Amino acid sequence: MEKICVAVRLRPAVSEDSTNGTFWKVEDNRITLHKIHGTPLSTSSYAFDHIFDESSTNASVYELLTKDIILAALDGFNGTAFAYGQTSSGKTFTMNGSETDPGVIPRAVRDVFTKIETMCDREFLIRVSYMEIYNEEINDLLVVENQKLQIHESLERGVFVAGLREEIVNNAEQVLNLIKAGEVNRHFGETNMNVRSSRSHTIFRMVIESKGKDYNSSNDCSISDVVRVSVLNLVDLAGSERIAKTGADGVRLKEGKYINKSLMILGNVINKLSEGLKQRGHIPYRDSKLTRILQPALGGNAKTSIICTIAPEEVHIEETRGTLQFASRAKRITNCVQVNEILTDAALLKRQQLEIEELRMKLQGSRAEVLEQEIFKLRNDLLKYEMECGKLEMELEEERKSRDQWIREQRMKIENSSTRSSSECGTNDSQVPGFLRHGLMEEFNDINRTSQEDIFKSPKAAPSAFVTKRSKYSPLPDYGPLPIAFSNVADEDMWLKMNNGYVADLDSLQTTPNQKVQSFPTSDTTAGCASESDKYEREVHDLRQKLELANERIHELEQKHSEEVSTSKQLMDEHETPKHQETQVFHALPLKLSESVENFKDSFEEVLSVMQRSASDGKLSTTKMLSTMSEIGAQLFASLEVHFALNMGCERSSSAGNHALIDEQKIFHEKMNNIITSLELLPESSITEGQEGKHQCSCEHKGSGLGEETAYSKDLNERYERLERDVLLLRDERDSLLQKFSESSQKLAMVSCQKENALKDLNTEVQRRKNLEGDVKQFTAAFACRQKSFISFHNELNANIEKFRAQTPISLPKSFGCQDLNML
Ligand SMILES: Nc1ncnc2c1ncn2[C@@H]1O[C@H](COP(=O)(O)OP(=O)(O)OP(=O)(O)O)[C@@H](O)[C@H]1O
Repeated sequence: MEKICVAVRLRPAVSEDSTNGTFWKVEDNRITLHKIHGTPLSTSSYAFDHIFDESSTNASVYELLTKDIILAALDGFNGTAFAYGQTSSGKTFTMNGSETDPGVIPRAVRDVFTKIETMCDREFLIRVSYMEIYNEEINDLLVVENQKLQIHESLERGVFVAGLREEIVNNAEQVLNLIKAGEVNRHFGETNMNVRSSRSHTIFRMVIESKGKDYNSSNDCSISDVVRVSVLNLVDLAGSERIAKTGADGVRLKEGKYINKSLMILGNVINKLSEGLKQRGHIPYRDSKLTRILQPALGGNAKTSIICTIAPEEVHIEETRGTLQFASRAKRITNCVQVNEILTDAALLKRQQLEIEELRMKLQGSRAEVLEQEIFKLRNDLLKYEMECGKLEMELEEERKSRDQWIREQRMKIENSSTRSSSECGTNDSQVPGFLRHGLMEEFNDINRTSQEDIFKSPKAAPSAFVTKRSKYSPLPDYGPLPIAFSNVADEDMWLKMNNGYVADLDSLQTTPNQKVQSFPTSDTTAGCASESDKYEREVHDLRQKLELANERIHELEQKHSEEVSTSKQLMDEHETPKHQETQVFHALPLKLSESVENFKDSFEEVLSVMQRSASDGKLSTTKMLSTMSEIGAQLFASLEVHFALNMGCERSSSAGNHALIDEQKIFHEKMNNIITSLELLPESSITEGQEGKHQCSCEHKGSGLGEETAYSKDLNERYERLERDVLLLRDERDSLLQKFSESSQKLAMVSCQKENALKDLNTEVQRRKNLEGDVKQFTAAFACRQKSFISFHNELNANIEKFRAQTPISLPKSFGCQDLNML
C-alpha cells in the first residue's frame, strides 16, 4: 500500500495589485493564508508532501515529485502524474513547460530513454499514445481521424481505449515530436482568464515493456522469459472555471460545463477514496471518461503523484481554497502498487513443466497420503457403524432373552396343563390325541429351536404374536449367521481388496432385498474375488437384517412412547378433575359465607323487628331487651362461628358438610323463634310491671332512664364495631384463601410444565432414534458410493495415463498419474 504523493505549486502573480488584503505564504511543506502585515489565518493552513512557491522551476517539481514514478515505471510499476487546479493556475506550464524550462512530460520522456540506456541488462519496447477528453469524448491526438473513441476493459489489458494509436518509439526526440504533433490537434481556447486555455483533459501515455537480456538455457524459468509491462500516464487536466470570471459563452461555455462536470466527478472519486475502506462504498469511476481512464491511478495499482496548481491572486482565493481541499483529500488515498509481470509462451511452458515435475515427485507420496486419508476416514465411519451395530446387538440380545423367557414360561404352562389334563382325565401322554400331542409338542419344540438357533430363521408354526412378529426376519435362510464381531469384517484390507477387484451395489440392495449383489470384475480380477464377493454380500445382508431389527425396535419404542403418552394424558385428566373441583370450591366459598351471613342477618332482623314492636308496645322492659339482645348476639356469633368452620372444613363440597350447615341454620332459626315466641308471649303483669316499673323509674329516677338509653346506644355502637371488625377479619380470611388458591394454581401449572417437558423428552428420544436410523442408512449409501468412486478413479487414472502416454512426446515414468495430466 502506498499513499498518493500530493504537492502544491503556487504560480507567480500576474498582476501587481494581487496582494492587497491577504496572501499565501509558503513555509517548508505548509502553505498558509496571511493577512497583509498581519497574522496567519489558522483556518487556511495546509500541509502537503511538497509545496513549490512562485520561484520554483519545473525542474524542481519534476525532480521532487515525478522522477521516482518515472523510474519506477521502468521497473514495471504503473505510474501516473497529473496536474489539477483552476484555470490559468499553471497546469499546462507544469506539465509541458516552456522552451527554457521544460515541464514534467518532456523531462519524463528524456529521463525514460536516458535511464534505458543505463539498463544494459534489459531490452525495452516503448509505445506512446496521446489522447484528449474533449466534451466527454475521447480523441486521438496523434491521428486526427480517431475521434470519439470508446473505453473497453479486458482481463489482459485492463481498462483501455479501443482504436487509440500506439506509436512504438526508440528515442526521446521521436516522442517529443509526436507530442508536438499532438499538441496541434489539442483543443485550446481563449478565455478572460487564459489566452491559451486548455479546453480538454490530455493524457500522454507511455507503455513500457521490458525483459532481461541474458538468456539462461537451463530448466529454470529464465528472467528473460518474464516481461514487465507498465503504463505511465502524464495528465494535464483542464482547469475548473467560474463562468463569471472566464466570461465564457457559446462553445467556451459548453466546454466549461463539461470540464467542470468531469472535474466534479473526479472530486467525488477522490472524496470517496479518501474515506475509510469501510465507509467508502461504491466509487463512481464510471461516471466520467476521465475517472474511468485514471481508475488504476486512483486507489488502484499505480504510483501516483498529483501537482495541484494554485493562483496567488486574492481574487482567486476561493478557488485556491477549493484546490487545496481537493489536495488534502487526495493525500489520504492509498494505492496498491505491484510490479506487472507477464510470462512469454516459452516461459509459461517451462514453468508448467517444472510444476509438473514437482507434482510428479510429490505424487508418489501424495497418492499414498490420499489413500491413507481415505482409509482413515472409512475406518472412522466403520467404527461409528460398529458402535451402532454393537448397540443393536445388545438390544437384540435383550430381545432374545425376553423371548426365551417367554418360551420357558409357555413351556411350563403347557407342561402343567398337560399334567393336569392327564391327571384329570386319567390319561398319560400316550393317551393324548395324536393331533393334539403332535401339535403342542411340535410347536414348542420349534419355538425352542428357534430361540436357540439363529434368530433370523422362522419357526415352522407361529404359536404367538411374538413369534409371528419375529418370523418376518426369516426369508434369508441362505445366508450364514451374523459375524461374531462386526469389527472384523470391514477393515482397511477389505477396502483395498474391494477397490482392486469389484464393487457391490449397496444402493440396489437397499431397495430390493432379495436381489443378489452385483459385482463388476475388472481386468485384474483375481480368483479369490468370488469368495470375497460372497463374503461381502453376506455381510451386506447381515447389515440389512440388523437395520431391519433396528427399525423394528424403533417401531416398538414408538408404540411404547404412544402408550406412555396416553398414560400421561390420563394422568393429566385425573389431575385436572380435582383441580377443577378445588377451583369451584374456592370460588364458591365466599359466596357460601355471604349466604350464611345473609341468612343470619334475616333471622336477626326478624327478631329485632319483634323486639322493636314489643318495645314500642311497651311490652318489653329495657332489662329484658338487653338480656334478649345479649342472648341473640351470643347465639348469632356462635352460629356464625360454626358456619365458618363448616364452610372451611367442608369446602370440598361434601354433602355431609352441607347438611351440617343446614342443620346449624335450622337450630339458629329455632332459637330465634323461641326468643320471638317468648317475647310475644310476655305476661301482661310483667308488661304492667314493666310499665309501672318504667313509670316508677321515670318518676323516681327521671334521669336514670336517659342514662340507660345512653348505655344501650353505647352498647350497640360497641357491637357494631365488633361486627365491623369481624367483617374485616372475614375479608382477611377470604384474601388469604384467594392467595392460597393462586399458589395452588401456580403449583399446578408447574406440574403441568414438568409433564410437558417429560413428553418433550420422550419425543426427542423417538426423534433421536429416527435420526440414528437415517444415519445408518446414509452410511450404507456412502459405503456403496465410495466403492464406486474408487473404481472410477482407478479406471480414469489408467485411461489418463494411457492417453497421456499416447499424446505427449515426453516420455513419462510409469508412476505418472492423472493428477499430472490435470495440471497440464
Ligand atoms: N510557475 C509559473 N511560472 C511562470 N509562469 C507561469 C507559471 N505557471 C503558469 N504560468 C503562466 O500562467 C499562464 C497560465 O498558465 P497555464 O496555461 O499553464 O494554466 P492552466 O492551469 O493550464 O490553465 P487552463 O486550465 O486554462 O489550461 C501561462 O501564461 C503560463 O505561462
